[in-house]
Parts: sequence; C-alpha cells; structure tokens
Amino acid sequence: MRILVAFGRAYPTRTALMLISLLLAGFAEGVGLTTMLPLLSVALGDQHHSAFSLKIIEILHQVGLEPTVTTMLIVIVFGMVLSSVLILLGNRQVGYTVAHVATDLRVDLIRALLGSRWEYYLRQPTGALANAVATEAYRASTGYEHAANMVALLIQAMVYMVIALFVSWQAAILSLVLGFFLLLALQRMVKTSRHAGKSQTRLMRELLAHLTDTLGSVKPLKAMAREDIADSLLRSQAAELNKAMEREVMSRETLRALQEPMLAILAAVGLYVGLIVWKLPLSSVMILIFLVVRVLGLLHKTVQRYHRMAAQESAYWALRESIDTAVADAEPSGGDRAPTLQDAIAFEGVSFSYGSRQILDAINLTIPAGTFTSLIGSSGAGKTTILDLVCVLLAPQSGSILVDGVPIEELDRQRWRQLIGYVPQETLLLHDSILSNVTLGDPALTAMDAERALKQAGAWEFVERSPDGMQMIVGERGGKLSGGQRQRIVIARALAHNPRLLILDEATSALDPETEEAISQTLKDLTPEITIIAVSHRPALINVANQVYRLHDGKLSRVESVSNVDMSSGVPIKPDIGTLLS
Ligand SMILES: Nc1ncnc2c1ncn2[C@@H]1O[C@H](COP(=O)(O)OP(=O)(O)OP(=O)(O)O)[C@@H](O)[C@H]1O
Repeated sequence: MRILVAFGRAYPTRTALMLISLLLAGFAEGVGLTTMLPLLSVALGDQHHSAFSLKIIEILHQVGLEPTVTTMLIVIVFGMVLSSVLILLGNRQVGYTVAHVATDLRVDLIRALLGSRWEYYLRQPTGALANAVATEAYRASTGYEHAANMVALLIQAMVYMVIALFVSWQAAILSLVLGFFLLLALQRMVKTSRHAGKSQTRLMRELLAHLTDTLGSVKPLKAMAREDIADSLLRSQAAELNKAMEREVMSRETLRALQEPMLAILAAVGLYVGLIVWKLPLSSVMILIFLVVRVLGLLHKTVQRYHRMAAQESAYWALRESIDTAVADAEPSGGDRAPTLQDAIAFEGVSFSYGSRQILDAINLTIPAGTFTSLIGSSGAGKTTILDLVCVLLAPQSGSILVDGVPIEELDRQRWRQLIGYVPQETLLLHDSILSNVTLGDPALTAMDAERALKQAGAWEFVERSPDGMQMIVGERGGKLSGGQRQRIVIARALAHNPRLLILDEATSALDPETEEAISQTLKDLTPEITIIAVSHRPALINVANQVYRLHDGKLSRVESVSNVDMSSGVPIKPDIGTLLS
C-alpha cells in the first residue's frame, strides 16, 4: 500500500483520475447483458417490474417514448455501448497514467545519475542501471496500477456490501465474516509473492550487470575459449531468477484457480443453510447468495491485485533507492562566473587522494593558453586524475586550480565543460553512423562540422572511401572499424564543437607511427587557437609539445629535453639529460 501512498503524493490528480476511471469501468462492467435483458420483459408485458425497470419506463415516458420491443432493444444496445465506452475510457486513463509514471521514473533516474558526482557514478554497474531503466521502471509502474486497482475493487466491494446491508443484513454480515477469513487465508500467498518479487529485483540486477560486462568483453572471452565460464555463471543466475519467477507464478495462479471453486462452495453452503436450516423462500436465498458471491468475488479480485502489487512493489523501492542515493550524491553546483581561456590553467599546490591513497602531492603546473602540453609518467601515476581535475570531475583536497586567475570551482561548470573537447583512453563508439558518433546527435552541429572535425582528426580519408560515407554504421562498439579508425572518430567527436581546450588521454595509442605523427602535427596546427593537454607515452605527441611534464610518485616535474626519456615511464635515461624542473 505504501506504493500507492508514494505515487498518490507524487501524482495526486493522476491518481484520483485513475481511481475514478477504474471505479466507473468497474461499475460499467457490472452492467452486463444479464442486467439489461430483464428490460425486455417490460416490453413483453411482464407485470412484475423491478425498481430498475420502473425507473427506465419512467425515463422513457419523460422523453416521450413507449416501452415497445424496439425501444427496449435500442435501450439495451445503447446501455451496452455506453458501458463499453466507459470501460475503454477508464482503461485508457489507467494505461496512460502507468506509461507516464514509468517514463517519469526512467527520466528521474537518468537525471539523478548524470547529475551525480563522478566518483559515485563510477561505482554503479552499468547493467544494473540498464535494468533499472528497462525493467524496474516498468515493474514499478505496474505495481502502482495493481495498487490503484486494488483500492478501486475494495471500494466496489464496500458499495455492494452497503447494498447488501439494505437488501439483507444477514448477507452483509455473512459477506463481512467470510471476507475476513478469505483475506486471512490468502495472506500467506501474498507473503510468498512479496519475497519472490524482492528476489527477482535483486537477481535481475545482478544478472544484467554481469551480462553487460560479459557482452562488453566477448571478444577476448571467445578468443581464449572462456565463454563457457561466463555462460555457466549467467545460466546459474538465470536459473535462480527462474526459480523466483516460478514461486511468484505458482502463488499467483493458485490464487486465481481458487476463485471459482471457493465461490461455488460458498454458494452451495449458502443455499443449504438458507433453504434447509433457515427455511427461507428460494427468492430471498438467491438474492442473499448473489450479494455474498458478488462481494466475495470482488474481495478475491482485490486480494489478487494486492498479491500482484506485492510482487512488483520491490522494483519501485529499489528504483527509488537508486534515485535517492544518486540525488544525495549529486555534484555540488558550480559557480556562476563565465569561463574564459585566454591566459592559463594553473595548478597551485594541488593534492589529491583516493581515500587514503595519495595520488598528487602539492603539484604546481601552468598550462599557458594556446600551447600544447604533454603529460608523461608510468601507468597509475595519476595522469588521468590531473585531466579529471581540469574537467572538474574531481575536486582536490588541497591547493587550487585557476583558469585565467579564477578558481575553477567558481566557474559556471556547464559552460566550462562546453569549452572542452575530451578524448578518453577507451574508444567507445555508439552502434550508429559515423556522423552520429561525431555529433552525438547535437542538433547544433551540422554535417559540415562533422566533416571538418573528421579532417582535423585524420579520419576523412577512410570515411570518404566508405560507400556510405558519414552514414556508415560502425557496428556494436565500433566493431566494423579498426582500433585506429575508432580512435580518430573519437578525436573528431572531441573537435566537432570547436572546443577551446582539447584533452587527449592516450588518444593515439592505436595508431601506426606514421598516422600518429601526421595527426599529432594536425592537432599541433590547431594551436594557438585552442589549448591542448595530452597524456601520452608516445614520441609523436611529445615531440610536438611546447612543454612536457612528468608525473612520478605524486610529484610533477618539467622535462626540459625529451630526446633521452623512456617514453613508457617518463624516466630520463641519462640523469644529466632531461633536467627536471619542479
Ligand atoms: N575512482 C578511483 N578510485 C580509487 N582509486 C582510483 C580511482 N581511479 C583511479 N584510481 C587509482 O589512482 C591511481 C592513478 O590513476 P590514473 O588513472 O590517474 O593513472 P594514470 O597515470 O592515468 O594511469 P594510466 O597511464 O595507466 O592510465 C591508480 O593507481 C588508480 O588505481
């Protein structure tokens, strides 16, 4: 029930509309052919009119119509059409609300994640997020639908109970007592479903997180014939999930199967007690049984909805928790100063640690605007960390980073990042065209921008050779392209929006020396219009640099001459060459 309260608070109007629609549809469903056909008896001259028939005759007289067979048939057809329209409108309202709620949950989660701190985001398994967006949002919204249906059915049951009270107080009391025992007896099944639902939510997250990781590294797995390990793990997770689903299906179907026999037994017992024990006339007993069966039927449906809500509800709470924790770990809002990059980016005594592990120890670094700066250092030294600090993805524990003399945290963060073109170590392409991979769907970027960027990145030659040109689909993760081609497309992506600062993190590692040299030169030619910071172990990007810095043991030092430096570690081969300036 908490789920309905939560949604009711978030969507008061929609929830009220949904409940009204469900009630209207529920009562319209009650107006079946069996309810309408007795009207025909009016036309056929039956003298024993029910109150309902008399009302209809009165209305017909008021509008100047005689209750003939034709008129009554028209009334019956009209009544049926009206009830169908009400059911359609009611169900449409429910469907729209459920779809709307699922979409809102998805958007909320995506927004919360994209707005969270970088370190928080890194801790989230991608598969679990994909699962949350795809299945949990859907399950949560159907949980809401079941909860609303449950309330609507309960209201209907109560309305029939009140009618029963007026027609026969014995029927009302009997319904109440039997209904209470019915709910008590079925409580156990609801518990099973709730547990099974919770297990499903957890297992589905684990399975999808694992599946995403496996699919992301299928090539090495296949190449090393290790896919069977991944396969058996996935199969055992899928089998566990299956068991949880079976448990839920079993209790759901048992509940459904119980309905008819249970109502039949009640009718039989009612008939026996009414006719034999109480010796009531058959007509009174029939009314009594009709009301009791109707109320209990509705109560049973209420339990069925409750049961299904219990199975789905856990998805909502899991999703809510993901959204709330991401919101709690939101990126602190930046300042409001307009960013420029005309002078320099300066690190002044910057220290940074991941937990207790110090990566940068009071480093000083000046990157003059319009220059090409290379960072070298052994693997794990902290080069990417420096780039992340420039992008304000991380914040230093001490020291300051200034952009044109302004502390970086005082800059309007979005606008600062819009000035950056970033090429990460991993070249992840979308399963889409080259054009979309370069523009990332940004409507402000044209095919001309993409072409210019592809030329700057040295990618135009192979794009032009392809029969589909920029419309060529690159395959899953760019699988139809070579590693070097993928890298050039990612460089083009970083250049498409004309950044003021280009950040390259091992951006040319997959290129052959000749292509790398050519691209390094083209990139160098982009200065002084743009500022470039490149992390690299490769000679080409270092040779074109105006300044080279080496990171070692958390300290940063300037390398005066790079000719005798071991490029992989940044360590000078001869101590006298490559004088290090701090
Ligand atoms: N999110 C993180 N949480 C904890 N430790 C991290 C995190 N990211 C990186 N590290 C650690 O910080 C150190 C510096 O990482 P960084 O990625 O900056 O190194 P790098 O010099 O760029 O290495 P490489 O050349 O191999 O890419 C590494 O030892 C790494 O294990």
